[in-house]
Amino acid sequence: MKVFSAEQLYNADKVTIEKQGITSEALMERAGKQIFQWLHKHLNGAPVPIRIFAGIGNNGGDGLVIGRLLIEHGYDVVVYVVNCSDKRSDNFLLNYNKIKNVTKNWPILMKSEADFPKINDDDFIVDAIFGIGLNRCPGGWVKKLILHLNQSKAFKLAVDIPSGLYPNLPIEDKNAVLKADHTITFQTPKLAFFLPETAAYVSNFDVLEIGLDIQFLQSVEPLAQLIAKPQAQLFYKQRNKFDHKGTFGHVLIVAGSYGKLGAAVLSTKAAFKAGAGMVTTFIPKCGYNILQTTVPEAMVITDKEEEFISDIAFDFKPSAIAIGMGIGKNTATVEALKKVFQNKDTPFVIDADALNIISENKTLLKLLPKNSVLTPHPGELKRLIGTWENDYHKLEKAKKFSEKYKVVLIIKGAYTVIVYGSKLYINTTGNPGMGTAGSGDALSGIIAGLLSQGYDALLAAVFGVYLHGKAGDIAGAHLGIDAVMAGDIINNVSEAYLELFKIDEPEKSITNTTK
Ligand SMILES: NC(=O)C1=CN([C@@H]2O[C@H](COP(=O)(O)OP(=O)(O)OC[C@H]3O[C@@H](n4cnc5c(N)ncnc54)[C@H](O)[C@@H]3O)[C@@H](O)[C@H]2O)[C@@H](O)CC1
Ligand SMILES: Nc1ncnc2c1ncn2[C@@H]1O[C@H](COP(=O)(O)OP(=O)(O)O)[C@@H](O)[C@H]1O
Ligand SMILES: [K+]
Repeated sequence: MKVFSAEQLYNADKVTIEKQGITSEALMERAGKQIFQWLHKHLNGAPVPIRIFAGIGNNGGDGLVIGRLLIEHGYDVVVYVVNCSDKRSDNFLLNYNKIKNVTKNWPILMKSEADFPKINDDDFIVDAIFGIGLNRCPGGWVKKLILHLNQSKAFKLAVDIPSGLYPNLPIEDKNAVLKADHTITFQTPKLAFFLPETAAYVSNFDVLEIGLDIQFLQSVEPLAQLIAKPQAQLFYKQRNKFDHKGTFGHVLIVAGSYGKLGAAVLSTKAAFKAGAGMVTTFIPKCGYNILQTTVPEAMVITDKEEEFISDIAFDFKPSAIAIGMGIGKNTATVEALKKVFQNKDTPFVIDADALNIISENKTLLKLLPKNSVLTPHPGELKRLIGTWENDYHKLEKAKKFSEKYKVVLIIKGAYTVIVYGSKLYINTTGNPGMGTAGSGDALSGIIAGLLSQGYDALLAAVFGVYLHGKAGDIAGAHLGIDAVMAGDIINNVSEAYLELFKIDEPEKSITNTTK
């Protein structure tokens, strides 16, 4: 699934109307009907008081369609028109007239704070005030209305997007955005749904296909590509009968320092679980017994130093190198890093302290082998690319960084974003149980394991992040997300692979949940 901008969706709207020979009113009816069906399926005729807040544009028009259909099916509905302007859209007006045919209780026109209704905790709110046409920050009594709704405990369902949230621009005033309990969005999710500063307003979301022209949508460059099971299935490289460990490559993991050998153990295991043929782990001397005991499958090379890495010497040609997990920032380690980057044609995963060393010694940036995969969490990213004003600014800076140094940048988080030049890929697997020590080390190992098998840098990054998140989801489902440890994520990489080709239960709902 792809993520489009508001402008692209408006264009898709136009093309669809032309190509399908339908009116924009019919498209709105289609959209409103889908939401009605969703609601009807979930409410199942329950006598819950439904309050629909409809703006004066097409999002409000959707609200009116939903209201009409609910009334026709016997639901207890009150529709409020948030009358913030006289410039009502044509389709709003058409549906405003239509709803009057199905009820004597005409929509209540709201013009000021004095018109705010009391909201009870067991009310069901449908937010259709503003959609993707928001063109300025809500102010005055409309902002107060959003606050009023936010203060209530009633369940809030947003139509297309929570009112006050821009689909692909930063929030201007946090108090002027509706905090939805659920969002039902049309055709494709919006970029704001995935970014840390805005995702909380959306909560969970479902995507309803409203039949916008697929050919048109395929012809435009999306803002981002979502990565879920259908994409991951295409990434997978089948093994051949006569393949052998040499085919799957030999990973070099450079990790660990005194007190942080666990990082080396975890990333080594993860590289194997992802499918590396062989793994050699380079560690300071103090870790020798630890590594040989905990991961007997791995070969081990030790540094001449006891407690940190000072000179990364090895006598084979690795098919991938993952470096940085728990290595610390000793000055000797900085020199070792400079030297190892001379292996220009080896694919690299660069993580943790290796990233911090680069941030503190920016001259190392020029030494970065092309197509390296960098895996910063937000703190490491800030040190690497500098601070940002908002999430969109962060993405622009990340794109520039990726373009300038020709690297794949993985911005880890609830929705991990993979940045490759101007392209963004958003992962949809993973859960808060993965916020646990060593989870990042597991990811680096997995990506190195994929690189060593010949996946290119972008594919290894995107597929690795997907598998890591999926393994975390499977671990969370078995153990409860609170109890997940990094080792559990690694142990479930096998299940994540198996799940790739399991046939899902037939889709019972009309919804298309991406997460
Ligand atoms: N292709 C699509 O995506 C479809 C979109 N539809 C609906 O249409 C919506 C977009 O409709 P519109 O373009 O009419 O826009 P909206 O309904 O989102 O709202 C825009 C209206 O509110 C005004 N406005 C914007 N910001 C304001 C503010 N801060 N304070 C006061 N007034 C403000 C605008 O001037 C305009 O009149 C979508 O979100 C969706 O709900 C559906 O009906 C069908 C198909
Ligand atoms: N709430 C969350 N939802 C999904 N994934 C998460 C969440 N929190 C953390 N993760 C994932 O867990 C990993 C944490 O990595 P990192 O912060 O480097 O951990 P560590 O340094 O302890 O190994 C990342 O891949 C991140 O995307
Ligand atoms: K809305």
